[in-house]
Amino acid sequence: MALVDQLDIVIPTIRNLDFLEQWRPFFQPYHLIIVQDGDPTKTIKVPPGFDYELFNRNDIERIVGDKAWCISYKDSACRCFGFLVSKKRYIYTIDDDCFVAKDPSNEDINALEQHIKNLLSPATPYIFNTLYDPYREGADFVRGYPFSLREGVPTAISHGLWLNIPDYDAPTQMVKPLERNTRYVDAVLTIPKGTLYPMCGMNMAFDRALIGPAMYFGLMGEGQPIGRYDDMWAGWCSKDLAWPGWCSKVICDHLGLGVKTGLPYIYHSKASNPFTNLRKEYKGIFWQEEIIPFFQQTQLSKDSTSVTACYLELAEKVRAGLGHIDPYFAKLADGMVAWIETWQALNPDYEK
Ligand SMILES: O=c1ccn([C@@H]2O[C@H](COP(=O)(O)OP(=O)(O)O[C@H]3O[C@@H](CO)[C@H](O)[C@H]3O)[C@@H](O)[C@H]2O)c(=O)[nH]1
Ligand SMILES: [Mn+2]
Repeated sequence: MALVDQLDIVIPTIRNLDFLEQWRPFFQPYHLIIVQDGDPTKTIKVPPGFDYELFNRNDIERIVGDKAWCISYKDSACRCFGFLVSKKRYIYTIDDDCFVAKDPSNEDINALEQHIKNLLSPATPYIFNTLYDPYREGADFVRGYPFSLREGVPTAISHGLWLNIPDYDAPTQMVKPLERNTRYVDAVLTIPKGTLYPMCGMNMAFDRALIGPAMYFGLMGEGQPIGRYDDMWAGWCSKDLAWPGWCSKVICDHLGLGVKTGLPYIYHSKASNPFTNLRKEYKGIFWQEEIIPFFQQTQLSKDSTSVTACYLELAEKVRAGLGHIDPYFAKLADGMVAWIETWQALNPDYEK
């Protein structure tokens, strides 16, 4: 169950990595891929005893070469570089201000163990099971659930949640500065086919073999008109390949893969500055009103049968369907293509 030789932990960072001390009992057996963002001459200290590789911007330029521009700088979107260079089947990605949460019996939550359970059990995107994940111990399919669908589909993404500081956008954070999430909901749900969701990269795991190339976190941060929509982009695209959240959901729906959300929780300790965040997010806040309907109506062709083919098709749809909003979207479409070319160059056996 522990998948020690099959899972890498990817951490984007601009801080120090003291948070790893708390995770030591759970993370020490795994290989860590640390993506150091910002100034490459800065020294990032990793607590002793961890097996890790650390990549800074110079390493990204060296490894990705003339397509390194497709990896964002000064935004947590840089984490997708770690997905590119991993050689493992599964990825868990976590932010450096996330700590071990407690369950209602005050026990430490082993987030990784729950993500692995979510990924290794099927998902049910076609019909909603009212007792939530039917594959969890103590649950099953309810009366009326078609027997023909009870085998489910492979789970590609496990999206975990956050106690303490929730993943709010800047305006919500500004009007509710004191809000803390203390509500522990003991549930794992499959997100239904055709439904997009705001994917957060703070505490999520995915099956790289099933959906890896769709986990591009877009062009964000320095030199770009927006930031902090990295994980949303990936999630939207994955629907049949949504923005990692948007892109990957679009692609999961198209390829018959599942996305689960709910357990496990981590404890998110720090809110980033809402005023700085507002400056980074503000175009995304009104663009998303057009982007989401675009992804909702996006249909990929039957000829796109692999994740890379879906993603390249989606890149052209982004160019044609979102280019009128801002020239940024043509550049983003170029970034999506450059990402896939880089993925293929660094992972020559993928999809073979
Ligand atoms: O320029 C940057 C900024 C941050 N990082 C690293 O990315 C993660 C998340 O950063 P942070 O904790 O500051 O931001 P939050 O607002 O709490 O996080 C949410 O925003 C998302 C979108 O950007 C992110 O995925 C969410 O979880 C930390 O590890 C920072 O060190 C960076 O690499 N470069
Ligand atoms: Mn944070």
